Amino acid sequence: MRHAHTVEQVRAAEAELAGQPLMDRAVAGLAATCARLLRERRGRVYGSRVLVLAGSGDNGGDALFAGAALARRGAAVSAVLLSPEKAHRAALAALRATGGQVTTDQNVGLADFARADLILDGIVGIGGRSGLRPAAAPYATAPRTGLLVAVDLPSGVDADTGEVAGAALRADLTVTFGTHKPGLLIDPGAGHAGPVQLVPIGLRPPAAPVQALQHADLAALLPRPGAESDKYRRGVLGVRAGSERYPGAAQLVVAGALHGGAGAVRYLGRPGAEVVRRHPEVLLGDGRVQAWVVGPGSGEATVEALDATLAAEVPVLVDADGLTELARRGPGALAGRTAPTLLTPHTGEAARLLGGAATAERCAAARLRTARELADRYGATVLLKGSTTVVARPDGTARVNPTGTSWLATAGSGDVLAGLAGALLAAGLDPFDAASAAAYLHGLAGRLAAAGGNRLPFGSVHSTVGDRGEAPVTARQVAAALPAAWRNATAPQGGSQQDAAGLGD
Ligand SMILES: NC(=O)C1=CN([C@@H]2O[C@H](COP(=O)(O)OP(=O)(O)OC[C@H]3O[C@@H](n4cnc5c(N)ncnc54)[C@H](O)[C@@H]3O)[C@@H](O)[C@H]2O)[C@@H](O)CC1
Ligand SMILES: Nc1ncnc2c1ncn2[C@@H]1O[C@H](COP(=O)(O)OP(=O)(O)O)[C@@H](O)[C@H]1O
Ligand SMILES: [K+]
Repeated sequence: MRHAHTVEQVRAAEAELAGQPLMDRAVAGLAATCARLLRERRGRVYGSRVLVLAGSGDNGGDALFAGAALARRGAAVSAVLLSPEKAHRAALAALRATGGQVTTDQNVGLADFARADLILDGIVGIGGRSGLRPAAAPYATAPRTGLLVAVDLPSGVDADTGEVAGAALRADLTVTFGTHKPGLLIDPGAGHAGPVQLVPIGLRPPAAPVQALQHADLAALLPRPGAESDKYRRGVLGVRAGSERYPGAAQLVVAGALHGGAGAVRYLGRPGAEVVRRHPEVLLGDGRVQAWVVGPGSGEATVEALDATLAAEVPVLVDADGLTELARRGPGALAGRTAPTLLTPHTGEAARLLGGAATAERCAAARLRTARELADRYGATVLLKGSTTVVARPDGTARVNPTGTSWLATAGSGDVLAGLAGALLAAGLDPFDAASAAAYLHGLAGRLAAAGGNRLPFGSVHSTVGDRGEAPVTARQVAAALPAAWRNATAPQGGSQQDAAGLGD
């Protein structure tokens, strides 16, 4: 499990320990990574051009000390100070002692920025407040040819949420200290961070409010049939999805559920005959179920379907049309529920559920806040879909999904996710585990389907379109890739597969 802690928690954990040794460890890890990058890029550290962007706090101090370490290895290091009167004194002295050049002229800084082999972003770290200040903003868009390494986190990204107010630096790699920060794992911040390397510095923070599953966590969560299992014990999922207008949604939910390990799927909806023609495993008509999925493509049947499922004393996943109807009814509609509810909105549906001034864009810009607010208001677990899928519980604890790919932004892939998460609910996983495991498996399936026979592309936690060797996928292909994703995550060699997927630490 990756653990991400808030600034407040990091500060409290830091206060228990002596300051300078922490900084020394952080700097040593940072300088070692920079040296490795320079060797990979230029063959050697000696003679490489390094630029340090130094703000006024310890984040600038880390960057300046690391610059000094690289200068001692022969790099030509210069630093530009963004708050000259407040720069970290000891670190500045250390850099000067190595012969490093220091400037306060932003024009010189921008010229160095353009030609440096490596840039260290030490403008602000966890002390950053409300976006970049004007002096720093040009570095967010200035042209460069070298690599940019963010120190602790990219300046301009909110450490606790991943929100970006205005401009933020965009890193090729982030070296973070002591623990992950939520903002490194959640878009838009995650997109600015690139791959994240964690340097342990001995912090002992409390339980993390934000986590990200890794392969081993998924393998531990996924249900496996035991010797005594039968289809009922494995879990029967009831599906009220699809309509005459949207028969495809029913097929895709069912496909997700069958590949998601449901013991059986019971379908209640108009296009039953068509569903059985494509999926002969499906049972039709009323009967016992251990969980429900309601809403995908349910069209004109939505009101009745929602009434029937919300009254059930088993977990219910509400998606798509079901969410639009729920938004109309408001949080009170879930007040009488005796079993858990899982809501799976995309940002447009989230905005509808929140009402007021909420828009899809605002929800996308503030994913963690949106998921938490919805979970709190509706008293339900919420899986907010999109570029970073966030799962939040009413108590505010959250999991963010590291496996997604934007190839999943294709019609019907959310239906597959609903079926998959529903199957895991029916198997007895609590909604938080079911939702986060489903998002992980679904994202992995999307990546495997996009990669075809190719190895998963090595790269950032968030695979981006444009990775070599990928092709567009359809929702059906995502469903068909679920067994491969399941095997990939649970195979004994899962660790190396995980590395191949760029999902390691
Ligand atoms: N907390 C810890 O456990 C450790 C922290 N370390 C480093 O220390 C950093 C935190 O240092 P600080 O607390 O000094 O804080 P920062 O260096 O992150 O930023 C605080 C300074 O930046 C200024 N500032 C705030 N918002 C700004 C903005 N939007 N634009 C420009 N300037 C802004 C503030 O006026 C203040 O002077 C971490 O990110 C990390 O790099 C490491 O050395 C290792 C240990
Ligand atoms: N930019 C993106 N990056 C990663 N995943 C995405 C992106 N956009 C959408 N997705 C994923 O694709 C799926 C789309 O679901 P949804 O919006 O419900 O579509 P549909 O209703 O057509 O099935 C979700 O799992 C979502 O997280
Ligand atoms: K930084």
